[in-house]
Order: sequence, then C-alpha cells, then structure tokens
Amino acid sequence: MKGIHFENVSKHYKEGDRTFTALSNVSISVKPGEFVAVIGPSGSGKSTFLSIAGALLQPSEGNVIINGTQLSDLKPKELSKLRLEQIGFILQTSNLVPYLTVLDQLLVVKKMKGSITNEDKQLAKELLEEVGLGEKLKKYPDQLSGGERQRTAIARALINDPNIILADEPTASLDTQRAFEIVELMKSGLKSRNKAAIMVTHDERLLKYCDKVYKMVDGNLTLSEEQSAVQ
Ligand SMILES: Nc1ncnc2c1ncn2[C@@H]1O[C@H](COP(=O)(O)OP(=O)(O)OP(=O)(O)O)[C@@H](O)[C@H]1O
Repeated sequence: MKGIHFENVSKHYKEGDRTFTALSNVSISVKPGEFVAVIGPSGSGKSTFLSIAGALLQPSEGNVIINGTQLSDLKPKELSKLRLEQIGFILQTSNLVPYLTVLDQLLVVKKMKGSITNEDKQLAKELLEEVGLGEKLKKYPDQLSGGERQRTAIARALINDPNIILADEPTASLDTQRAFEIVELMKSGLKSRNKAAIMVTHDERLLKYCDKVYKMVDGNLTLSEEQSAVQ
C-alpha cells in the first residue's frame, strides 16, 4: 500500500479526570501523486491529524500506514528513520535555521543521514533552481522574502525524496499572489515526483489546486462536497 493511510484513527487527550477526543475515527487514504487539502475551524483537530500523519504523535486508537509500514510496529529509532526518509514537512513559518545559507538548509537534512556527497550538493542546487532560488544559494533566511523562505522549505522537504509531503498552513504568512505561487510550486513538485501530499489550510482560495478537499469538524474528517476540480 503506497502513500499514507489512516484506519479509524482516534486521539484522546486527558484533561484532569476528563478525556477530550481531538480526532474521532478518522479514515483517509492519500495515494502517490494525490494532493489533498484538509480545512476546518480552529481547534477542530487539524494539527493533531497532521502530527499523527508525520509520526510525531501516536494515535490512541487505529492504524497509520505509510508506504506499507504500520507505524505502531516501529520502535522509536525506526520511527525517526521513517520520518527522516519518508516524510517531508513544510510548516507555516518555514522553520529555517537562521545561521545556515539556503544551500545548507538542504544539505543539513542530508547530513542527518550521513556524510554529504557531491551528488547531494548537485541535487540541492537543482532543487533550489527548480523553485527559483538558483541565485540565492548563499543567502541567509533573514535576507529572503517570506515567499523565498517557503520556496526553500519546499526544496528542503523534497531533498530526501520522501514519499509523503505534509504541509501545515504553508502560505499563512504570504499575500495572495505569493500564496498561489507557493501552492502551484508545491503542486508541480509533488505531481512530477508522484508524492502523496496533505496540506492543512484555512485559505479556501487554495483549494482549487488540490485533487480532494476534506473537512475537519470536531475531530471528524469528511470529504467535502464542494470538492475542487482536478487541475
Ligand atoms: N496536548 C494536548 N492536550 C490537550 N488537548 C489538546 C492537546 N493538543 C490539542 N488539544 C486540543 O485538541 C483540539 C484540537 O486541536 P488541534 O491543535 O489539533 O486543532 P487545529 O484544528 O489544528 O486548530 P488550529 O487551526 O487553531 O491550529 C483542541 O480543542 C485542542 O485544545
């Protein structure tokens, strides 16, 4: 089973002697090449869902399967390895390391897996060129615009050739034009590489770029009826 699959996943948080259900029986499959959006009001469970998809948080019940591997079968070390190799994260504020250049933001991810080869450097440069940052390899995050920082984050998410891309409000800090550019870039990057991608967003203008739109309401995930057309 390629891609990412949730089978009846629930997450309960303990609050004193009460239990709060943040995710309730969520089932979803995102296949390679599919770009899925999850929308929903604040507090509906989107971050909890994305954290579980990214193997950062364990579900209380149910199974998460990434490329055929059931996450509950893995030991902590194996989970970290899977996170590094199979999942690319793009976060709201890009989370770049302030003292690393654009090129090094990508290479540091490679370094986590071992030493950096010339091929790694070549690949990092190619990815940065693809996202329009070929001229900015030596710049630091504070020398970049918000859109350029998100472009760096997209290239970084792709450097290990992960199967799954998870994006949490990737356009939150951008104006409309930049937001569209970033989502178009994400879409072309993941479609050309056949990645399964999930984007959590508040911004309904971005849904036209997605193949399917799911709504999260009070921890329940349903396919939205106003599903966007496949581009
Ligand atoms: N560690 C925690 N302990 C207890 N409750 C939590 C915890 N994390 C989240 N919650 C609760 O679970 C619910 C879902 O939270 P979550 O952060 O997943 O929502 P969200 O849809 O991402 O919201 P937002 O759009 O505001 O980021 C909320 O009611 C939140 O208060």
